[in-house]
Amino acid sequence: MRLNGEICQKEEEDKRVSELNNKAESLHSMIGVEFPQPKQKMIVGYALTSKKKKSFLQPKLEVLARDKGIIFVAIDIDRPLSDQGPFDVVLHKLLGKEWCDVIEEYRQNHPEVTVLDPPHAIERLHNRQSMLQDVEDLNLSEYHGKVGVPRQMVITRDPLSIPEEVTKAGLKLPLVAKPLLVDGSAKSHELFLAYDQYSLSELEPPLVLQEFVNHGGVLFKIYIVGETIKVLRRFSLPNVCKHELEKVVGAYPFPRVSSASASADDADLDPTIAELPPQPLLERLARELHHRLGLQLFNIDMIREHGARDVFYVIDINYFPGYGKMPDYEHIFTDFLLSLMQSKFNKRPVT
Ligand SMILES: Nc1ncnc2c1ncn2[C@@H]1O[C@H](COP(=O)(O)OP(=O)(O)OP(=O)(O)O)[C@@H](O)[C@H]1O
Ligand SMILES: O=P(O)(O)O[C@H]1[C@H](OP(=O)(O)O)[C@@H](OP(=O)(O)O)[C@@H](O)[C@@H](O)[C@@H]1OP(=O)(O)O
Ligand SMILES: [Mg+2]
Ligand SMILES: [Mg+2]
Repeated sequence: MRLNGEICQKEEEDKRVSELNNKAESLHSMIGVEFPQPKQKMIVGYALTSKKKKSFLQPKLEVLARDKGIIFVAIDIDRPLSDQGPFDVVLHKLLGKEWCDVIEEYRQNHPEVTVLDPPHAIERLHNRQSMLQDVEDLNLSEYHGKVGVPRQMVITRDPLSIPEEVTKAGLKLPLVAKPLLVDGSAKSHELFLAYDQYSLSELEPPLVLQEFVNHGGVLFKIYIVGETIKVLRRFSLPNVCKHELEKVVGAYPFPRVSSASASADDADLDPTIAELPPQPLLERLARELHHRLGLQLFNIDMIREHGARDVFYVIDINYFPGYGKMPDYEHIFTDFLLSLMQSKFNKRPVT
């Protein structure tokens, strides 16, 4: 209901805008005076979980967007997408093959609509091995730092073989065990810290086993919105010292400490740990991944190796992350949406 109401409203408003534009043009030609042009409306359809809608579509975003002529409209996933709209932009974060097919078909049939982002590009982030492959290929040594991926291996079956596989691969303990597939479920975020390789046999493949890198308990979340980047500090897991490693056995689940909205930006931290990564490095990393992944909306979790000023590791990349936790996200996001319209306008065929 709401959807239809808003679409009718858009058609009426567009008609009114066009009439006003015509009047302004004829007045202009009669008396030579320039009138400010009424703003065109931009319609952004969104298909998000209710959790995401709540955290992303905050009133401060909707209000600012409306002031800038941007209207958010909920997509009804039970109705054909082509019957809805017309949309200028579609934002989506839903799971499942069915939705992927719907959105892919819509993209093919509606090249005039900007779909954020293409499902095949998002898909790479749903697997903890493929998500980091582009980082492995980067060489950013010219940009004041080194960015790598912790050594890791994938275990797809037979948990009993893990101790031997780990030894064979020469992975150093402790290891972080992460579910291979990231499907948005709580289970896909259930991680374990394993102090010895034998305890890993109790875990359920498919898994990624990743070397734990001491980083002083601070993590950098690099949020990307198109060409814009913003980096925030978050609390993370503390270092594991040699003594602890010798003493402790077992694999222990740990909470989603770095996903909590509590920022480490105001905490009294050791500056050698908390210093933000160099801006040229962040910019280059974000730009490269933006292009290589073919995504506009994602964030990168990066840590600095403890005791090394310029050695960094990317440990996670997330699609359409919690932008609501980013200060000023409403300005960044609305400017981004307007820039999409602008570039579409610039690319239109000249008549
Ligand atoms: N290799 C590692 N070395 C050190 N700490 C790590 C490593 N991998 C993960 N961590 C810690 O565990 C946290 C969760 O790991 P990760 O970000 O991979 O999981 P996630 O479930 O994808 O998290 P998110 O909520 O960001 O999607 C990290 O934010 C960091 O605190
Ligand atoms: O919980 P928030 O909304 O803030 O956002 C989190 C988001 O959950 P949501 O998409 O369901 O909202 C997660 O997505 P899934 O991997 O589970 O799909 C993942 O992207 C986290 O990294 C985000 O936290 P952030 O990295 O920004 O701290
Ligand atoms: Mg993470
Ligand atoms: Mg993640």
